[in-house]
Amino acid sequence: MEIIEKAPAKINLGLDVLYKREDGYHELEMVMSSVDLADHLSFERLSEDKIVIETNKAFLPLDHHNNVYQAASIIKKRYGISEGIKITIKKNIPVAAGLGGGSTDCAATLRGLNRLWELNLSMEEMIDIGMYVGTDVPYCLYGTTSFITGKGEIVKTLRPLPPCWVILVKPRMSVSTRKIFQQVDMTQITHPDMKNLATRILKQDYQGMLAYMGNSLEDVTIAKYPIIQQIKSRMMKYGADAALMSGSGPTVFALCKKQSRAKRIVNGVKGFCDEVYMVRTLR
Ligand SMILES: C[C@@](CO)(OP(=O)(O)O)[C@H](O)COP(=O)(O)OP(=O)(O)OC[C@H]1O[C@@H](n2ccc(N)nc2=O)[C@H](O)[C@@H]1O
Ligand SMILES: Nc1ncnc2c1ncn2[C@@H]1O[C@H](COP(=O)(O)OP(=O)(O)O)[C@@H](O)[C@H]1O
Repeated sequence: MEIIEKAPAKINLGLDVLYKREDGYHELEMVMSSVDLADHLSFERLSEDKIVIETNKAFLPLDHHNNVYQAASIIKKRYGISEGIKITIKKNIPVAAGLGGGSTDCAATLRGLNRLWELNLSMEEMIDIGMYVGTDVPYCLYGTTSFITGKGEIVKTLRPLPPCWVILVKPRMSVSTRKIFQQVDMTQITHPDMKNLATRILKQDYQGMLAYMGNSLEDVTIAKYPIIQQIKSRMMKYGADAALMSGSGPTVFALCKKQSRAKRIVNGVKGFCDEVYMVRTLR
């Protein structure tokens, strides 16, 4: 029997870095949502006790450096599973892009193996495992528009975003989340108002939501890669309702209600950047 799981990309409509914690991580307040751009994972039992990862992207690690491998390995050890597993990842989400690709694949693996091996794991147990792999995994396990606090482990679901088009633009470089957090100067960064952003989404107030979108990490990543600012300006010029960097970057997303405008934005940024996606909000 083969099990299939879809792993959607996330965007950060808001990200505020509150302070640096004693464990070295940063205390965050975030609003995240998922979009209709996804990896597809399939799970097949193996009689031999091993974890085999296959993927369409040659540069992805296939060993314990892969988030999917890590999730499978923790589950096998924790629940004493002696049979093996082959996991095939059809990767569609750009990598090291601020779109949570590794975390969503990990979450899909936890869901998939929970079903395949009939483990009956609770959300709490899956979150506990997920936090060993990546701080965005808890959000990805829920996958619905949420207000997230702590390091990323406290997830409160909001309401689906008001429907709109999302244009994702990924410039060529890859960004290391760890390096961006290392460069945060707590005396310099901005603090977007995440509570008001969450309230606007709960009220389905699209204009209000746009006004409160913001990302503390944006200036840090833009200082290294000014092209992010150029992409934002271009998207606004072509009619975006708002444009913001997602996570630690470098992907920039624009929101827009009208399909004709969304197409205009896509045409305006193509040629400037090769990786452009026009998708819908998911839930
Ligand atoms: C910034 C965010 C926002 O959604 O996303 P991305 O840009 O990576 O997509 C996340 O918080 C990233 O989550 P994730 O990609 O799972 O990162 P992790 O592997 O957990 O962390 C990578 C590194 O970032 C730093 N880190 C991460 C989370 C956090 N609350 N404080 C931190 O300081 C730590 O140095 C950690 O070693
Ligand atoms: N299944 C996976 N998909 C994507 N990246 C992965 C995966 N497993 C491990 N990685 C590694 O995780 C790092 C961050 O990638 P990704 O999760 O796509 O970025 P981000 O956290 O910015 O969204 C990359 O260096 C990549 O090699």
